[in-house]
Order: sequence, then C-alpha cells, then structure tokens
Amino acid sequence: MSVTEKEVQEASSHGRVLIVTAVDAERDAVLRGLRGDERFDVIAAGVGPAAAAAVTAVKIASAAAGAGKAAAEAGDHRAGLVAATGEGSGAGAGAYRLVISAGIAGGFPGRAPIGSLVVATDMIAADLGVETPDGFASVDELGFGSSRILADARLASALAAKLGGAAGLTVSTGPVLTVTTATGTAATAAEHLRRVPGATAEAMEGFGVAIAAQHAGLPVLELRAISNAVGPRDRDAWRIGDALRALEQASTILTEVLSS
Ligand SMILES: O=C(O)c1cccc(C(=O)CC[C@H]2O[C@@H](n3cnc4c(=O)[nH]cnc43)[C@H](O)[C@@H]2O)c1
Repeated sequence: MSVTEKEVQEASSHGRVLIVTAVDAERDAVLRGLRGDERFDVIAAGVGPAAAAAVTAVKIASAAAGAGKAAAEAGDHRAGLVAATGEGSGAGAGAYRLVISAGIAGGFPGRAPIGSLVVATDMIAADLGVETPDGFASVDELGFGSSRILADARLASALAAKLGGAAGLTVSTGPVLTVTTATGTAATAAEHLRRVPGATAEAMEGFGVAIAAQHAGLPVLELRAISNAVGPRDRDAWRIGDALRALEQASTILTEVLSS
C-alpha cells in the first residue's frame, strides 16, 4: 500500500510538539505555562548548539521509533509506514509535528527590550565560519553549507500575532542568532549586527535545535524571552525572573496557537 501526501499530512498533524530549552529553570517556566497540556514534551538539553542538536535529534528519533512500533503493533499499516519510514514529505519524525527552541536570550538594544518576547523568523549560526585577514567569512560565503534555517513562517506569524495581542506582552520578530560565546562587548554586538542586519536577539541553542528538526523534516520555531541586553557584560543587570515570567506567559498562549 502506498502512502499518499494527504495521508502523510493528516498523520503528522496529529503529532506532538517538542519544546527544547537549555536549562531546567527555562523548562519549568514553559511547563508552568503549558498547565499540563499533554500534547507537549518539554526537555532541558543543556547550553549551546551542540547539546541542543544532539539531544533534540535523539528525542525526535526515539519518538519516531516508538510511534512506528506502537502503530505496527496495533496493526495500523498506514501510520506504521509513515512513522517508521518517513515516506512522504515532512513525516520523518512520526511522533512530533513541530519542534520549538525556547528560553531566555539577550535582546539587541532598540529591537527587543528586557522582559519582551521574540519569535524568530530564522535561526542563524552567527559565529559559524572562519576568520580571514579581511574579517569573518560565514560557511555560506565559504560554500560549506548554510548558517540560516527558516522558522515555519505561518506558525511564527500566528504565534507572534497571538502573543502581541495578549495583555502585558511585547513581541518582536526577526532573526535570532545562535552563538557559542555570549556577547560581552559593544564591539562584538556591533559585529553581529553588521553580519546580520536586523538581528533581534542572541541565544545559544536555536540553530542546534533547528538543524535537528530540519534533518527530521520537521518545522521549527524559536521563542525567546529577553533577560538582558546584548552588549557589554553586566550580569547584575540580567532580569532572569522577568524573562522566565514572560516565557511562562507566552507558553500559556502556545497551546492556543497550536490548537488552531
Ligand atoms: O541563573 C539562573 O537562575 C538562570 C535561570 C535561567 C537561565 C539561566 C541561563 O543562564 C540560561 C543560559 C541561556 O540563556 C541564553 N542567553 C541569555 N542571554 C544571552 C545572551 O546575552 N547571549 C547568549 N545567550 C544568552 C542562552 O541560550 C543560554 O543557554 C540562568
């Protein structure tokens, strides 16, 4: 029996949503906001794009394997095929229909103030490249691949609109940078903005989560709550509590957007 495109889409639309944070405090804020909604799995994968990519990929693969096994045991030939083989577009992950990178972040001054939210339009590996005598060259310029993964445009704009309509929340959209070293000087902040004009926020996991989702054929989003300004390091000025509260509030709204 062959699996049609329509059947694949129907199967994947019933899947679960995987939310990946870096640390436990972010995971717990998201879980509080989701209020026990069982369609979501929320995991803390560790800090940085490597941990984020590895843990996300393993989680997606084990969910797909579990879904395939369960469907095969239930004798559901069509769902078993979709989950286990990934036949057709976007069906490679079986159990998950969407992956979200979520957590706190630095906001670029004038674009994303402390306590506000950012929904990424794209996830950019901002320091993936080489230094040359003429400055930084990205992997794109070198022909080694792409440092940019697009967020699911329809879901990102639906989420931003819904968050923006909620009382007390300020929302921006734009590219979110993934860095392996958090910015600590005005010079580095300016360099990031030179490389990515319009950069809205900076964190350390989005591109890693996105590349795992991309390899599994799954759409991806990045949702960030701003705890600090990108620029000269001033740990005392970080407002982690405010950011975690904004992340929790945003997570209550996630359930509404993803039900539509
Ligand atoms: O100390 C705490 O209580 C605490 C609670 C929640 C999160 C943290 C973190 O330090 C999370 C690290 C995480 O935050 C992202 N982040 C935040 N600001 C920036 C930034 O300016 N540049 C880069 N990354 C930033 C990042 O994704 C880290 O994984 C502590």
